[in-house]
Amino acid sequence: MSFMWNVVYVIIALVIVKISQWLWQWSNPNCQGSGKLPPGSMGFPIIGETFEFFRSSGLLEIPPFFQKRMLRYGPLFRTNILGSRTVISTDADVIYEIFRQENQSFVQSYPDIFVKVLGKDNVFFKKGDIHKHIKHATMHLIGSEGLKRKLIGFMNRTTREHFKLKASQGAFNLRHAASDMVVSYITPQMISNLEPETQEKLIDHFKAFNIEWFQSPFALSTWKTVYKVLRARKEALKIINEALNERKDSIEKQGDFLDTLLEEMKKEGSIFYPASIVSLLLNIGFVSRDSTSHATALTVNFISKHPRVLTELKREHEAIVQKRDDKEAGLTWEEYKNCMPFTRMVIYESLRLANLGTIIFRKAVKDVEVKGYTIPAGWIVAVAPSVVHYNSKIYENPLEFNPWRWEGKDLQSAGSKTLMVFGGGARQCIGSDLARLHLAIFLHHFVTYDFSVVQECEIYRVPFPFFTKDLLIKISPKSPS
Ligand code: HEM
Repeated sequence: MSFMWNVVYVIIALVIVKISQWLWQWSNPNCQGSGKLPPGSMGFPIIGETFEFFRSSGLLEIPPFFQKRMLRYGPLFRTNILGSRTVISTDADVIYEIFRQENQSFVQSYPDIFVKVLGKDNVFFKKGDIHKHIKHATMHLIGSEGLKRKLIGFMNRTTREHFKLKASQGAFNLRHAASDMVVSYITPQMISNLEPETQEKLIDHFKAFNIEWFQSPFALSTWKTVYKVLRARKEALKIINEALNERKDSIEKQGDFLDTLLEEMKKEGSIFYPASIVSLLLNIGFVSRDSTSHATALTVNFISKHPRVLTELKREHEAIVQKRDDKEAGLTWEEYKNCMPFTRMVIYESLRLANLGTIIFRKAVKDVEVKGYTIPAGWIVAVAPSVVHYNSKIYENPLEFNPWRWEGKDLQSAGSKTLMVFGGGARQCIGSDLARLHLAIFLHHFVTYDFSVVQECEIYRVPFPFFTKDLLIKISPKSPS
């Protein structure tokens, strides 16, 4: 009997040793070779520090998850989030270098939930030449040439009509209004010959997509949102697939983006195939609406609290209209490029403070030396340009909305080492031109109205911005001054 007990004790002791060993290895992952890992903590076994990563914070603050660790470990630290060993960087130079080394030392690598929601055929998840090619083709539609040649007139008319309608309707949700505008001009540009009811349905599915699914995996509400988004995705895929199948063998040309992509697909050695075309159209619809409507609501939110900014915007846009021979004509590309320096400053400042691309994920494909530390191959690298945008060493009074800080700076590009709202390097946002033009056209029409805020918005970060109360406003034709 005592022998049996001895065996049991030995087994228990072995299990305890094994678990302790595993726990020790969890907390102290080793860095193969002679390298040194960045400082940090790996958190609890299995869940790591995921809980804390998703803890909510105010819109205009560096999330405490980052703040606490930056204080303790500096701008480069290790952690474990979403089941992955991760190094986080909040340092502008390091982030910029990581973007620059796309496809060399780092490749894009988002948590599984992104792949599930966006689909594996998404341009987001393609690499190397295929990625380059898809990006190039997309520029036909939303690169500056496509915008100038085709989209600007349509965007302008759609925005003007939406505003006219809103002026007769009382209070409205600004984010939803901006979202309606975006889907109304982008959807027919992608597929122009849908039956009106089918187009309405597709637009509704695009509208159901929302980055709010990227929240704590431990909350039931996250999974409810994921389910809603996946259902919308499935329905939207069905509609786009049907449109593609109808169009594939047709000789009639519609001149839309679907035509452009089908022509690309027919070229010898093309990297396009039906599923990748459908996925691209779906994702342009999904992503353009969500990101741009958030940016618009936040921009108006900032402006509504800064009357001096509003006055200056009004002055700039009135001057543009005054100079036109035809006062009813829409905004031209030349006006957009040359006549709205202040609007551009407002857009840059709003994007900086809105900080929509809170965190961006990559994976090290080999051991990489960074500032005296080693990021081991296979580890996730999460960069937080959002922290750079609120850095007081780079921006004086960083939490203040001050468009004048951009005076005299080059504001034509999509970013720089200190402003990475659209990411950077080979994976810089495909829609940055579209998003900025959208904001400019929106403001051009918006400031021709008087407006009042009916409900201020309430937003927090988890870590992406999340609206708990939407901005409700009322607009009316401007009273004569
Ligand atoms: C204010 C609005 C927007 C913001 C702040 C924004 C932000 C970003 C950021 C930070 C990235 C880089 C992600 C990474 O490096 O992993 C990105 C990539 C991307 N964005 Fe945007 N975006 C906006 C608007 C748009 C629009 C209008 C579209 C329309 C199609 C779009 C489509 C994409 C796509 C497809 C990528 C992936 C590019 C690639 O992997 O090469 N975005 N965006």
